[in-house]
Amino acid sequence: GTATYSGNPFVGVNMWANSYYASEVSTLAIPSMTGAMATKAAAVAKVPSFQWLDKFSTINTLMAGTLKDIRAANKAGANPPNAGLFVVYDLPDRDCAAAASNGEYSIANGGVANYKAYIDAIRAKLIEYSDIRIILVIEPDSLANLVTNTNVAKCSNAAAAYRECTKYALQKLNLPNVAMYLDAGHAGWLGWPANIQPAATLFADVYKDAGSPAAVRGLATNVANYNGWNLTSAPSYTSPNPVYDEKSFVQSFSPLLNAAGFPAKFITDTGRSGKQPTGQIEWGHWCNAIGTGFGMRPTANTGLDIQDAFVWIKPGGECDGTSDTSAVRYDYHCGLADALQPAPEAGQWFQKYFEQLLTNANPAF
Ligand SMILES: O=[N+]([O-])c1ccc(O[C@@H]2O[C@H](CO)[C@@H](O[C@@H]3O[C@H](CO)[C@@H](O[C@@H]4O[C@H](CO)[C@@H](O)[C@H](O)[C@H]4O)[C@H](O)[C@H]3O)[C@H](O)[C@H]2O)cc1
Ligand SMILES: [Mg+2]
Repeated sequence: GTATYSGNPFVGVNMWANSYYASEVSTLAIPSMTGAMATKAAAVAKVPSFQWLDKFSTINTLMAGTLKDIRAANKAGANPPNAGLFVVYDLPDRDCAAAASNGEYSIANGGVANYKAYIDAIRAKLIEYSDIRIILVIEPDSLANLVTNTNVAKCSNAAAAYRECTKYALQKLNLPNVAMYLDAGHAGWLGWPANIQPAATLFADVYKDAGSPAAVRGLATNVANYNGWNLTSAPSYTSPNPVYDEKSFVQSFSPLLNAAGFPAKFITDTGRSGKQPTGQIEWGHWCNAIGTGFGMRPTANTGLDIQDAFVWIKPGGECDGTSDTSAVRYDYHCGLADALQPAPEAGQWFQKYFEQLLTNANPAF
């Protein structure tokens, strides 16, 4: 059927705009908006974005619902057929260098076994819907933290579990209708000269250790971050990194990965990269950054052979983390001067942020 593919998995399909994000916009955003902004908001809901499987329970609700919708649309004659977009995001001791996005599983409390059950449940859905092409981003902020943050106890303690769980995911989700992209941070994280070779080595090791699975297409960059794709000048906060945008990141990264035995292609999150430079004071300020906007719309027409697509992975308007200093998951980055406040918990709807992205959208809505 349409679901099997060779080469770029984004060619020959339409990326699906899921109903969960559309309902956030229609029920949480638009009721408090008027006029042109309300009209523009409705248009945002039609832009395809990835759906985050951030808890086991989302597999039988969000994922199942979206795949049912896609099957119906495809059976009704959608041409090109629609493809599903999901983020696998439930590692035990998740987000080990931060606090805002900590998840439901902990290594100390059987988290590795729980994670394998989570992956098994996703595998079952991918097989049940083998008629649908499905693109997966694997575990944002996981391997990237193993490159730069093994000095953080929670990350060094989680390293073996992250690798075991990632290997399990790459092997179990290796199916003919599936394409996987491992999360690889961004230009301001792994793109630094000190980080990019260790990163290439780690990603290639993980890829080969899993048996170089056919469905592992490459890496996803800039997930939940704000970097431009191909900037004409370096934002001040990127200095002195010569790799100051995502195009230079992937072009620097690619030969290192190829040399290490991982012929990776790339997708890049452009969901919050439309306004450059951003309002960030420091490049590492990742939480609810001010001065950002919706960016380039999702497409497989990237103009670069190693770049499969521009995509919206972090759904714009969903919060990066709470600014409530008394909250269990409070991370100080969400309280900085360049973090929009007050902010709700990670994943919750953040209306003022959604309006910021809409106001600063480039291309404009
Ligand atoms: O002057 N120099 O020559 C020089 C050289 C090297 C320097 O060191 C580099 O500095 C970089 C910052 O510039 C650091 O990058 C930051 O690392 C953080 C994790 O530690 C990331 O945070 C994650 O962000 C995710 C969303 O992206 C969140 O979802 C997640 O919760 C959150 O944890 C930031 O994005 C990322 O920008 C590098 O590690 C560090 O090695 C610095 C200077
Ligand atoms: Mg996060």
